[in-house]
Amino acid sequence: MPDLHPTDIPTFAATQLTLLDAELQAELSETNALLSSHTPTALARAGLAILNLNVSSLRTGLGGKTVVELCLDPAVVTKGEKADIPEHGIRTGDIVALQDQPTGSAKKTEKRDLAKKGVEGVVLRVKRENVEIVLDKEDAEVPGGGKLWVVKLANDITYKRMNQTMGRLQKFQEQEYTPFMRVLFGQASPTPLPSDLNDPSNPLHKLEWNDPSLNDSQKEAIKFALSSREVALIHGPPGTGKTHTLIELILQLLKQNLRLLVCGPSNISVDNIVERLAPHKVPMIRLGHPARLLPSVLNHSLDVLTRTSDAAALVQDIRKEMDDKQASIRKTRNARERRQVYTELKELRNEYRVREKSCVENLVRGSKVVLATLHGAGGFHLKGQEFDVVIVDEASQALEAQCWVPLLWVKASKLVLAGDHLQLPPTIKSLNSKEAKAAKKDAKKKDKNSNLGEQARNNAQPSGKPAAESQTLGTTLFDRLLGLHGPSIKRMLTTQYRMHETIMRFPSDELYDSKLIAADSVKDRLLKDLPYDVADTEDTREPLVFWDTQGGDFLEKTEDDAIGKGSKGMSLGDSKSNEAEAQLVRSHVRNLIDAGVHAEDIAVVTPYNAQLAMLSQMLKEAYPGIELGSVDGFQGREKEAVVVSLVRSNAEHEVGFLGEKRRLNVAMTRPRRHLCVVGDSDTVGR
Ligand SMILES: Nc1ncnc2c1ncn2[C@@H]1O[C@H](COP(=O)(O)OP(=O)(O)OP(=O)(O)O)[C@@H](O)[C@H]1O
Repeated sequence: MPDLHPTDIPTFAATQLTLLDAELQAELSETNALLSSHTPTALARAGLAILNLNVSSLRTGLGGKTVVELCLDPAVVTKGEKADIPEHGIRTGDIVALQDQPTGSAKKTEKRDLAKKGVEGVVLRVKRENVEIVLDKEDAEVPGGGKLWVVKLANDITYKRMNQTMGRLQKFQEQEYTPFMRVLFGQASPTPLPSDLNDPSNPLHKLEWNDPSLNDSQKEAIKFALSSREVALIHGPPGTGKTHTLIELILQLLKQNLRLLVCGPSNISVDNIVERLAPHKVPMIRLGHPARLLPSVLNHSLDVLTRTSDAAALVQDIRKEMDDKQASIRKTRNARERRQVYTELKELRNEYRVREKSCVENLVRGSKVVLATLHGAGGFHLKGQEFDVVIVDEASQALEAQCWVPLLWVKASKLVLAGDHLQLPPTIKSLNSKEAKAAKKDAKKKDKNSNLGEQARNNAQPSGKPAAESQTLGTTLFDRLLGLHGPSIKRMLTTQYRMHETIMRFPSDELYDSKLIAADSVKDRLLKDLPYDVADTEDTREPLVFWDTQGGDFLEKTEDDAIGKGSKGMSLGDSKSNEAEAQLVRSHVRNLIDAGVHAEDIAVVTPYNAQLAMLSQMLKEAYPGIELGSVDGFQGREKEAVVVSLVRSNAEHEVGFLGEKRRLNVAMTRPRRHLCVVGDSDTVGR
């Protein structure tokens, strides 16, 4: 057990508040710079806005909020053609402003102050022919008359909730600290485990497994999580069945009649668990905007249950009445009459809320398992409710402040985190802000004398130092707890079900203490053994290929990576590309395809956007099925064959953010049967 470095909780919370604020400022200034310096047409071209819209209907959604449906203005649709909205990058959950579209000269001259004009809301649903937006303010008047446009704003909702949470943590009085919180801040050690988990006298020894296929490291991790009193980490390297293990853990905890809150940083991480729990007929409820949930989990969603359960009828009646009123507003030209209808709507909305609340409360209280995103767990539905265990999947993808949302707003006494701190942490924007850049520069200078610079650059290394001192936004709760209490609070899953043994070797040796084992079902799978016709060639019988560009004319090039790349066009600053390397990638891909490997089974990943753009141009047309992506975007995914283009090649041995070994780890652990790395060993080797 390492020496504890107790963290002062108010100091910790205050530091988090400062860091979160810097992050929000970075996000706001990036977005505002874009919005104020581009015309609506340019923003639409970059995927950040949709032009020429009309309101097609208004209705009442969950929480009594107004939902506006928008479609293309008939005036801009060519006769006989479909009224599909042109390609755009606005997605469900985005924060947007809905405004009258500036006309003629106003377009250019008007200094747009977007936040103060029109109405704001959250995108509820995006379809080909329409977009739905839930308005923030219930009495907001929807702009009308002429054409409208929708523009994406900076998303500050998640920050607000993290801020509230850290603000609350800061104000906690010493006597309010629970034993559980004290452990999370290193003010106490976790309660020692009862006895050897595998000892026959331990009741867990006789555990009956629902899933007989669990491997030993998975069983060990479950027993460990069941017997830990305050906190348990389940460390799941790539392909080791982290979620598989959590499902069994949830079933075991339910057998003990415990109530569980299960969270993840993203909707998809939560839905994944709902889908896999569903066959076990677990009484569960999924909180969250229905539009953001997978169709397969909707039957467990609170929204659907408030419509279909018996208690829901009363809510339905009033919802109908509100919808009728909404519709009548649009027909009324007389301002006084409109005001009258708004007043009536307000009363109806209050009544609606009361009924909905009691219906929802009954449903939530009656569920043994509640599932929500970390953010969603901070909603009013769960405030003050008691849970025996909070489980967080993909915990190393979540900011620490995010993890505290469920932990502070519900009453919980035990936490299980599942994740892999050796893959990439959540993206941090303030890393690229002016202030952060200055700090990094400074750190680089000092770097010559010590290795502290490495830490500053990566912004997220678990360091084992007292938390507040080394605190950064990128330090996840998973990292910090490991630093505080050491490896005794975690169990690692060691059998991986994804990679050929040879592909696994390097990451296993470099990052996982050589502990990974390839399952028999995968350890010698090659491309030539794919269940369709693949020729036996020197590439398809080889699991690992390295194309070394050292010493050749393969130098990298720096490119401007600014606005203009559709939905992802927000990235500013430089990017790198390497044309000769891209040609090698193309030739390798061609060899695989010529041998019979399906394009759909191949992915090409690279850390640089400029390289991605170049590779798309070279490959997309010839092989439409091939998947191209950034390393960061490919985390959590897998493919039969993966080609990694490292890009960096220079005399100075600069590797930029390739130096982040977690990024390299993610890139190299995506393939099942074949990994090809193209890079300059002289630059990257160091
Ligand atoms: N004990 C097991 N026996 C056989 N297959 C398993 C076992 N555990 C996991 N798997 C398989 O391994 C794969 C990865 O498992 P799962 O999807 O649970 O992992 P994950 O945690 O979601 O992903 P990752 O491990 O990559 O983070 C799945 O195909 C799953 O069926």
